[in-house]
Amino acid sequence: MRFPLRLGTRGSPLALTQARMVLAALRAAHGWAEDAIEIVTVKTSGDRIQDRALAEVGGKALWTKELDRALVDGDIDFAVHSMKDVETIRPPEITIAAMLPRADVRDRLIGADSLAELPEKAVVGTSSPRRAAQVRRERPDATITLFRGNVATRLGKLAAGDADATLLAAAGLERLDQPDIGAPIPLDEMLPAPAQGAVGIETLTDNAELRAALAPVDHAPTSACVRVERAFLLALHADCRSPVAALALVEGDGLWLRAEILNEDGSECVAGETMVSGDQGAAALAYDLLARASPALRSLFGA
Ligand SMILES: NCc1[nH]cc(CCC(=O)O)c1CC(=O)O
Repeated sequence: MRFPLRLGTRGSPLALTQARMVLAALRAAHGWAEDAIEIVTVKTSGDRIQDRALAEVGGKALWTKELDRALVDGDIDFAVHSMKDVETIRPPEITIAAMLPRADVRDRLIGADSLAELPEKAVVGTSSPRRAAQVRRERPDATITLFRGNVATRLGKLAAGDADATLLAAAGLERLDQPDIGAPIPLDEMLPAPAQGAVGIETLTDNAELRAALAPVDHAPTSACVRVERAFLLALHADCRSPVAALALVEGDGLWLRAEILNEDGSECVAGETMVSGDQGAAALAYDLLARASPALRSLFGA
């Protein structure tokens, strides 16, 4: 192996924190010295575009394509991602080789103690079609305003009065040392995005040595759960415009997968849950939800 190993990441405070977590996990697993790994910050188009919804401007590839290129070009050895932001279909030359143990998967509501306690006709800032639909399912009187940018930017917009409330992943707030901001929303009220709370590490598929170096930091239950959540998304042909939630939990020898699809204003929601042992079970749940959806909701998924 050629040291120092280069760990590629986006430059946002959350991304850098996650990269440092991966660096620490790798060093601990291998007993490597402090200078065995260096963090390389890669600027992504997603970081530059702040004023439009992710869904409008090109989706999750905005956060992966520059890191993908750096991997393929040999400028970095590993890439660290929030798994939630990683496209469902990855290029064959890149492999998700490990995931750290998943954090709190819930969303947190900032600005009110619960969705029920939001003021009448509240304005809620989010750019997530899932969060928007789930908020409006509980609170049809609420209106949604577009909130983008990193965690600090969104909290700044809330403080400036651009909205009554906003939603952020508990995992991100925890990692940014702000675990007490807002209140967690129960899973029954707001099922998270597929892969929320998981940090993944990618490397080149054909580099067996680097893949093997990542194996000891892989948290198998997290990888198994995120894998079936991603299989569910794949079967739906969902992208970041699709209001979709999915969460798998280890249960005995299998995985318990809960998922839902919603229309944009949350007035229709089709939910289901089932034990799955792998990708086929996740796909079967996706087809079951689509079969029970109205034609209008099905058409959101091109079905
Ligand atoms: N889309 C941005 C993004 N990607 C991952 C996280 C949080 C960390 C995680 O889910 O692992 C966030 C911020 C948020 O949704 O609040």
